[in-house]
Amino acid sequence: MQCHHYDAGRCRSCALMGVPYGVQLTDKDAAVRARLDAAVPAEAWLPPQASAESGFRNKAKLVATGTAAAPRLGILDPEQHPRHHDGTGHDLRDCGLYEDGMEAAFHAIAETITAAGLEPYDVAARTGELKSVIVTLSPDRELLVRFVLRSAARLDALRAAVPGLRSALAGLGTPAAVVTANRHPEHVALPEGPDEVHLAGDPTLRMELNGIGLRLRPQGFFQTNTDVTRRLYATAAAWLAEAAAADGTPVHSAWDLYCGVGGFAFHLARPVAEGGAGVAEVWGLETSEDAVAAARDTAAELGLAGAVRFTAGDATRALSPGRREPSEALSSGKREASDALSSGKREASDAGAHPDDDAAPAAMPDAVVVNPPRRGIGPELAARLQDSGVPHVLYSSCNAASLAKDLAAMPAYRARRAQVFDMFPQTGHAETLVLLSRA
Ligand SMILES: C[S@@+](CC[C@H](N)C(=O)[O-])C[C@H]1O[C@@H](n2cnc3c(N)ncnc32)[C@H](O)[C@@H]1O
Repeated sequence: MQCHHYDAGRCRSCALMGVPYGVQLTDKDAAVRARLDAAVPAEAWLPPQASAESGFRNKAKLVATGTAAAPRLGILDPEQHPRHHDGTGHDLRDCGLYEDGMEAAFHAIAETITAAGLEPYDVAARTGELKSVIVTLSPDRELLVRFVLRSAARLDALRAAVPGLRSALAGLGTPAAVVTANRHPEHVALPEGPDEVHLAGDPTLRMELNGIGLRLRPQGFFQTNTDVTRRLYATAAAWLAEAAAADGTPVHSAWDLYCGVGGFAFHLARPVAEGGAGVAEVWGLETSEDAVAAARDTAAELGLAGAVRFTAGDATRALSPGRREPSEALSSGKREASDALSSGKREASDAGAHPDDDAAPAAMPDAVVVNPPRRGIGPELAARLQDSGVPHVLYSSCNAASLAKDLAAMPAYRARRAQVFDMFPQTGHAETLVLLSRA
């Protein structure tokens, strides 16, 4: 892939731009294997899962610069520290990483910015209203469009411009399923603020993967490479089923820690939902209440509320030490609160909430999925898994360095399968999935 922004030095986000994709993939795979050399035997590795090298990103975070009349949507000038920023930035609407159709949508959004008189925020002067726009395209080609605003000053003007935006986007074949404004009054480097104002459409964007309609709320996390994510979730479910069959010990219950909107959880539970053999009881734990609420919506929609439950809380505190009860305890309805829930409780009042959603399972599960942020699961959760007696762990990691550290802290497990999923072409980053079973 070639990029004129990269060649001109305007954007350096893609460190591997210009390196042939086959070489990128081979190098990345070798680098991850080398990093995990001590924990993953050579025979456990499968060949890496490739991505399209361009047009793979479903999500754009575009910083607004310029003026309301002529907005630029892209990045701040990389030469300038944001605190000394003079309002200049580069327009990256034509970035080749975005999925087909997103660029046309960005142009329609720019016209809405002009129509609503949204002056881009100037970091140095602390003037202006629009900080960025965040756009996600679903596999059904519907959009979630978020305007990140400094204050509510231009909210009514934006609201008035939204019907025009929606009809323009519908005309382009990428209708806006959800339009919101995020209020971000703080002068800090975080990309968005805590308050989301719904402007039009549904509360969630439907992200259908492998026939499962996951629901994404504006502040929930979703993997940025839809096609590779589809394969990641399907592979995780397949490996666990294969391990259960090979060992002759069915996996009845699983926990999905750092579950987001429940991608792994629903893929594990789906065979049972379809009347086959599989994981009958799944519990997801996640700090984002938006993500948990969206996951509950999906569970209700799939008729799985009760069998697939979600709780808002801190995954590093899941797994009380030293307890291993039979998984039948889950299906017999025996549950008790554990310290997994000591933070981030939410009212079970959402449409999709099940009465037991806030209760942690009493029994240890037969398998745990962990998919943490770059920092990894850390020593506390690694130690708890090490001592837990849980037969299988599926670890999906976007950082081989923290993965290596975490695996070193869990010597009770041996890696049976491992594979690199290239979620992030043109960069040195990769997702790695490892299936671990008790040695
Ligand atoms: C890499 S994402 C994975 C999400 C999900 N598994 C998926 O496939 O989309 C990591 C998730 O962990 C959540 N998270 C971060 N720290 C957490 C913690 N201490 N406990 C629970 N969830 C956490 C984030 O909100 C985010 O949704």
